[in-house]
Amino acid sequence: APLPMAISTVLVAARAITTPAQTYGVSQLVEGIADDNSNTIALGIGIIVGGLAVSFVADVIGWPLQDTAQERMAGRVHADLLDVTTGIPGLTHHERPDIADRLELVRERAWRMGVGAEVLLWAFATVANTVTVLGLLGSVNPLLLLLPLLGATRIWSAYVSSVRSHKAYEDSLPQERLVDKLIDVSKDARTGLEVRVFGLGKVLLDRIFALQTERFRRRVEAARWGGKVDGSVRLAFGLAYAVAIVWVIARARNGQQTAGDVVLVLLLAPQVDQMTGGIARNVYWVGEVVRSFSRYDWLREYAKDNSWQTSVDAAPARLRSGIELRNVGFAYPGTESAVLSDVSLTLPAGSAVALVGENGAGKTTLVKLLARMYDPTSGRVLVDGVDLATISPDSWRSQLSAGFQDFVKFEWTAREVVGVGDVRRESDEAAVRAAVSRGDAEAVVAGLPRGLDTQLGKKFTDGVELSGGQWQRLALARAFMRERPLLLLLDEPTAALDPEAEHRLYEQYAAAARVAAAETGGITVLVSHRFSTVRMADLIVVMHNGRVEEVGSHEELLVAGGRYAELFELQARAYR
Ligand SMILES: Nc1ncnc2c1ncn2[C@@H]1O[C@H](COP(=O)(O)OP(=O)(O)OP(=O)(O)O)[C@@H](O)[C@H]1O
Repeated sequence: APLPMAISTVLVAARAITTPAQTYGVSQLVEGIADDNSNTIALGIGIIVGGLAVSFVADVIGWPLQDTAQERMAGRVHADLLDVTTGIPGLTHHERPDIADRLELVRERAWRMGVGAEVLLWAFATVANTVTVLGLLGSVNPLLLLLPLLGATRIWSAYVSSVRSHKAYEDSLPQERLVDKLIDVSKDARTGLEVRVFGLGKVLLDRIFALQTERFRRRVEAARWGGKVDGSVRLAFGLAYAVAIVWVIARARNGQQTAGDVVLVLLLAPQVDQMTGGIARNVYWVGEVVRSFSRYDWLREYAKDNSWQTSVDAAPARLRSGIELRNVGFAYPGTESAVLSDVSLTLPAGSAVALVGENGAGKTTLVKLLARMYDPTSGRVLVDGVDLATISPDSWRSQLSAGFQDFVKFEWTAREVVGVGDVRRESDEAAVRAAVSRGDAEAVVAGLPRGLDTQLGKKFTDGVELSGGQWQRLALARAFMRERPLLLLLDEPTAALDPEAEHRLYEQYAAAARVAAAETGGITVLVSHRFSTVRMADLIVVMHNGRVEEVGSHEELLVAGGRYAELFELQARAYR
């Protein structure tokens, strides 16, 4: 916002010198009356009225301009932050607590960059104000310049107490975040049911209260400390100033100074006090702004280092041989323990592959590696023999589609909820309807008051809330928006559906997928705990403790009589 900033700078400077200038005007007025000099009286009145006019203009034009400039800058900073963070292709920055914490700090403090220009304006105003005040004091008597020198201790005391109070504030930030999260839990409609069933209301309140008390204790302690230090220095400075005033009055009585000088020194007292405090605040805030920018700089560097810049190859348009995992090992960022160990596996082009295994076996982790949310810690993922690490993440993801068990309930219109599965065709009615049909969500849409244009989610006045299964069908339809992905990842996206509905859906889907797979060699990877679905897959991969234990078709694995046969028999018996 260059123009508003330029005008603001001029106005801020004008406003900064107005108060001391008016003080000078008053002293001239008094002197003029004492000497019965109309010119001096006119000068005094002129300066006072001129000062009022400048303040008026600066207030009327200056504040709105400064607000506009500040909002524009803060908006720009926030947009830029979002751009930088969402541009990081991997998920590591969400996983590592040290990085997540720093990111949170950058986000929380983003507004400080937005006010950066304003802080500089303050600093500029303080300098202008200081020069004017010093000039006026010196004009009365150069000895009076010792006062601001003494004021240096006040700058120090104001600085250390603001550092201390900001440190207390910063130290209590983790508690503040926790309090915010606990408040969210206690008021969110989604958690309301369990909070009531388990009688957690009181527990939450007690925790919030305890955290708040601790938070306030730290801040009050810092404020008390600052009050004592800053208060004592201010008192000492006040006493010194009082001595100076007595000295100027005595000199005036001796005819060595004028009455105007006395008025000037008297009226300058609060301004000198303000000036010293202002300098301290400025030093602190300029430091804060610089720190915020350096954190931001760190984030940009981090984003650059983690942008997988060397991955520039285009993803293939079709798969010929398939995807191979070669001795893949993986530990989540910031952790030591291997979640996947020595996984070697070939997913042939055009096949439907099911991943099975107990909770925590590593199925979802494998799915995430295939979508390249992370790179393997060891080993490689090869797409038609090409290392996935060399393929541009955007290009690879444009060839993927996915549905997850913990899918996102986007509270948009039903059309958008499905359509964003392929943003390029979001407004293509036929494409959205086809995806709805593939996701077996036609009945859900038919039941909505305004069909695809119905706003979903209870937060909106006319929003419609859906059941878990209904939301899931729409999420599945979203996964089916891309008609011919090279890799479709379905990680228990039907867990909220009944087994029969899931079975029917996959049967339909498998028939359509075979036709598409013949053209593009696309692979479907399905994670499910239901063997009625799993058995339809061409290849079943049984995972156990982060390793691949068995691989084969349903029939082969039954004959082998291993873990799969055992688990299948258990589930089949339960249904008999
Ligand atoms: N973000 C994460 N950070 C650290 N460890 C994780 C993370 N996500 C999963 N894990 C660990 O990785 C292991 C495998 O988890 P994964 O989600 O891949 O299992 P899964 O086979 O999909 O299980 P389920 O059937 O319960 O969905 C688990 O032991 C889990 O604790």
